[in-house]
Amino acid sequence: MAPTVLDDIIVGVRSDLAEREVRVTRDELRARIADVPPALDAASALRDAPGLAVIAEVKRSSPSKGALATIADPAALATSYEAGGATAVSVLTERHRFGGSLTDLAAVRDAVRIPVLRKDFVVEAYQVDEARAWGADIVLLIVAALTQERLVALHEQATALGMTVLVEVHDEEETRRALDAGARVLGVNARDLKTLQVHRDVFARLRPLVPDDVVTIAESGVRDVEDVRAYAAAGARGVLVGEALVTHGDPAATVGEFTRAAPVTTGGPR
Ligand SMILES: O=P(O)(O)OC[C@@H](O)[C@@H](O)c1c[nH]c2ccccc12
Repeated sequence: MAPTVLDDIIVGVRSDLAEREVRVTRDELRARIADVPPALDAASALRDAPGLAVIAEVKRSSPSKGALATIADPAALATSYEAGGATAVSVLTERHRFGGSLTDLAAVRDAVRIPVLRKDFVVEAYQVDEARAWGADIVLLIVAALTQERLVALHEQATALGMTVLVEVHDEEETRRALDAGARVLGVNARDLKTLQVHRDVFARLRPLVPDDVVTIAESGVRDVEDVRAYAAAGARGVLVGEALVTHGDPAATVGEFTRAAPVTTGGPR
């Protein structure tokens, strides 16, 4: 089979990872983990958020759109997100396609008091330790990038480190796998990482498969408050938004508007 976009991304991720593994040993990461403050309880923060939970993302570029925003100061952007009422901040740490880094993660962690998500293509245990060592409270695990055995192992590892895991799915089969792995926070990504196409109706299709005690997050493709309302109406506890926030002049106000977006049941998805 021809490699998908996801496959290509993971090639780059693995080569960067190999370099970091040489520079910082697993033992050094563990020593660092012992020194950082414990992870914040992000699952509860998402569940108990007043209004709709918004995970606001620091995202410079993307494989689908290329450059989105320069973001010279990720800490300042994250501070605006927090001021606007974001429940958590997501920081892309992938370098080749998203222009992110662990330095961005550390800067954001230092700047805000709300939970911080390390958003990357986690395929090895090293990256989970690394997320915690750099102060992440939440780590993303993409079901499509992992075997079931690996998903279960990484989920357990992250949970044992006190982190919340955002388990990302795109379809019914992945949703079943996520729940089998014990997902407590489940993200439905409207963007298929194999083709980069956005299908905003996937969340509504998968939501009925998820028990109500699991926190559901609608990820990607949010353009405006109407999209947020549609996701809320379909039963999302929260939304994960990148592009619409980094390209908007007033990220704090936009986050605030999204948190207050009441679900509408009329009009249907666009
Ligand atoms: O910029 P958007 O369309 O608002 O999307 C944000 C976020 O959902 C997206 O960046 C994302 C969701 N899952 C991912 C996995 C890897 C990289 C990126 C992502």
